[in-house]
Amino acid sequence: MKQKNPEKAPEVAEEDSKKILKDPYGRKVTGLRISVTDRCNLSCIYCHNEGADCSTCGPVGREMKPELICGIVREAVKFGINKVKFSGGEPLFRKDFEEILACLPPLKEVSATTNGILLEKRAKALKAAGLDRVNISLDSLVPEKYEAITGAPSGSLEKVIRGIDSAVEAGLTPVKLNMVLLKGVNDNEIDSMMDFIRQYKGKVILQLIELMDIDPRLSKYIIDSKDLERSLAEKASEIKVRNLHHRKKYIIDGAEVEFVRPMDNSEFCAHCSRLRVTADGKFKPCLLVNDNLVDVSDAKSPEEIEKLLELAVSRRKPYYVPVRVPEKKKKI
Ligand SMILES: Nc1nc2c(ncn2[C@@H]2O[C@H](COP(=O)(O)OP(=O)(O)OP(=O)(O)O)[C@@H](O)[C@H]2O)c(=O)[nH]1
Ligand code: SF4
Ligand code: SF4
Repeated sequence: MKQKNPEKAPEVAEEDSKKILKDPYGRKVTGLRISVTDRCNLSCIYCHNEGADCSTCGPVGREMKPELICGIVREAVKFGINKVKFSGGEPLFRKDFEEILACLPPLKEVSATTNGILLEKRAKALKAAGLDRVNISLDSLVPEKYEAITGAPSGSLEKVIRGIDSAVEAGLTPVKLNMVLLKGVNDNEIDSMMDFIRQYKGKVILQLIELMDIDPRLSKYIIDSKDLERSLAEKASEIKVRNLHHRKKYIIDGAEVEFVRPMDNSEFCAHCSRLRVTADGKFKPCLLVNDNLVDVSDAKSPEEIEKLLELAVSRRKPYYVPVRVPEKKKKI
C-alpha cells in the first residue's frame, strides 16, 4: 500500500491562498465532508443517509473512484480548504479506503466517521495511510439497547468497543464517540457514557447529538435540548465554543463533552463551513437540501472541478435562519 506523505499542510494565511471560498452569505468554506459510500452494515433508526435522497443510494458502481476523490480534494486545497471528513454509509465498507487516504494532498486534518464494527483490524493501516482521527457511533453501552437502535446482530457492541481501543492504540485520537440522544431509550446513559470515556484519559471525547427531526415517526424520541444544555453547563468546570457550527464543549470532571444541536439552530447554520460531496460524486451545498446538487462525477479536468466547486459554493445557503419579528406598524 502506498504511504501518504506524512507532511501536514502548513497553516495557510488567508491572503496567501489563491482564493478563499465564501458563499453568498459570507460563510467561508474550510472543509469538505465526503461520503465515500451509501452502503452500510447497520440500519440505525435515526439514519439520515447524510441527507441523501435515497432513491439513488446504494449501488457500488455509483461510488467515486479514489482518483476522483483525490482530484476534488486537490482542487479544494488550492482554495485554502484544509480539512476533510470522510463519512458514509459506512466508509470502512470501501476496501480501497486506505488507497483513498494515501492519494490525498497534505491537509491540516483528515478524519472519518464510522460505526466502528469493522475498525479493530484496520485502525493501524488507516493511521499509516494518513487518517488523523475517527468519530465512532456508540449510542448505548447496553448490548440489547445498542442492537435495538442500530439493528446490529448480537456481539456487535463488543466489536465496537474493541474498535475504540484499537483506534486509541493506533493514535487515531482524539476519538469522538457519537451518541444520538433518544428520549426514553438512551438519554439516561449520559453519565455512564462520561464514566466510560474518562477511562481513556482525555483521548476520547463524548459527542452528544440532537436527533434530526426529519421523520415524524421519530418525534417521540426528541429530547429537550435546552434542558440538557442547562444541566451540562451546571456540571461543567469549563465551557468552550468551537468555530464549526459554534458547537459548545463542556468539561465535566475531566470528561470532554461536545453537544451537536443542529435543529432550528440558526447559529449552527451560520457557522457551517463544510461543503459536502455525495457518494456518487455530487457537491451538496446543504445536508437538508437535495435540489441544488452539482454533479462533479464526469469532470474531465482540474479546471472543470474548480468551476463546479465554485458553483456549488455559490449555491450554499443557511438552512435555519434567525426568525425576524415583524415590526409593529405605527399608528398614524
Ligand atoms: N444539520 C447538520 N448536522 C450536522 C452537520 N455536520 C454534522 N452534523 C451532525 O453531527 C453528527 C456527527 O457528525 P460527525 O460525522 O461525527 O462529524 P462532526 O462531529 O460533524 O465533525 P468533527 O467534530 O469535526 O469530527 C452528524 O451525524 C449530524 O447529525 C451539518 O453540517 N449540518
Ligand atoms: S452506521 Fe451511520 S450510515 Fe450506517 S445506518 Fe447507522 S447512521 Fe446510517
Ligand atoms: S446549512 Fe445548516 S443544515 Fe445545512 S449543512 Fe450547514 S449546518 Fe447543516
